[in-house]
Amino acid sequence: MKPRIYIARALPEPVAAYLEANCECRYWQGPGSITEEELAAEIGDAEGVLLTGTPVGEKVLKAGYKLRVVSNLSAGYNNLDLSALAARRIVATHTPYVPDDTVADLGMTLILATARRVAELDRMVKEGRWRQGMDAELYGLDVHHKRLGIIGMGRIGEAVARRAAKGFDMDVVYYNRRRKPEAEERLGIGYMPLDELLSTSDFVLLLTPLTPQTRRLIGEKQLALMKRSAIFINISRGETVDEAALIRALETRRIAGAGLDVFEREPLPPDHPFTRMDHMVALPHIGSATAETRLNMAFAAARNLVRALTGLTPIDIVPELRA
Ligand SMILES: NC(=O)C1=CN([C@@H]2O[C@H](COP(=O)(O)OP(=O)(O)OC[C@H]3O[C@@H](n4cnc5c(N)ncnc54)[C@H](OP(=O)(O)O)[C@@H]3O)[C@@H](O)[C@H]2O)C=CC1
Ligand SMILES: O=CC(=O)O
Repeated sequence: MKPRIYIARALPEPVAAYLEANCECRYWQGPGSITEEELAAEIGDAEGVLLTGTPVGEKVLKAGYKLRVVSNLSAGYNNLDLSALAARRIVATHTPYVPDDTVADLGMTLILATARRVAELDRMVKEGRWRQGMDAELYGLDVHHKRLGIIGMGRIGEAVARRAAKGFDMDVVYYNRRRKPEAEERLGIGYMPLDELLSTSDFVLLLTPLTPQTRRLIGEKQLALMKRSAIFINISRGETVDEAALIRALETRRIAGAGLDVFEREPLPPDHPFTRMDHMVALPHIGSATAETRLNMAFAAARNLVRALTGLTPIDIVPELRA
């Protein structure tokens, strides 16, 4: 008998076909992303679930009384209550490695877009406000040869560092809890304590996972350490930053700009202060959102689910739940 699974998000057709061939599938039919409450109501006797970002904790696990595997279709897995999963010996997987280059490309996109004011000047041209000549007040900032400080030098951090150091001649420094001497050598990057990184970098890029230790890692104090000319980029999770403090830092020009792919509340409400700021670029959490990478991530998540349900070791068990 095929294992019963619940597919809580849209999937590309070949991935759905692969799952249909291996499992008995039920699908989320509602509009938009499934909420925790909706998942708890839907999960029934499913042994496996494939989802992206929906919280999985006591509520869902109590309802999903037959659940054995949770396959999270994303690299980050802060939506999973790891203790609750561990207590029930439920396997949880994610999709690391696959999106690294794509997310790193987006990191560079935000660095370049904020420094060269791409979104703001695009609006100016299209709204017919382009006048002869170019006022100095519209000049951007150079990216090449500037210092990029990366907080969280993991898989994606290394992919950004490679692009920045080797493609843009940037001086790349990083902060992690553990130093990575091999990566320092290979990529030509340097380690720095967090405060020194913040106070000397021209661009600060946040790329840690969201954990209890990284929640609001960047707040008032950290923003106050940054150069007034510095630009802050966040492609990790919205909650790694104290968003109210970031808004104040941008409103008072304590820092020069920001490029954000992630927010405390997603989608960003239409009246949010960020929507009124020309010196920040906002993207709708699209770090890995290319057709190729999303297809590959979906296949990775589906394979993890099928492997775990058929007694094979899934490739990408989240590190905290590995035996
Ligand atoms: N915007 C988007 O669409 C996407 C966002 N992401 C986000 O990017 C995050 C990182 O992904 P990935 O590079 O694959 O993850 P990795 O686990 O490879 O890297 C995370 C890095 O963060 C460091 N880190 C963890 N905790 C801390 C801490 N308390 N202080 C300082 N550094 C810390 C780790 O080093 P150490 O343990 O030594 O501290 C590690 O080097 C994901 O968790 C996800 O949230 C991922 C994909 C797409
Ligand atoms: O935010 C996306 C992810 O893969 O993590």
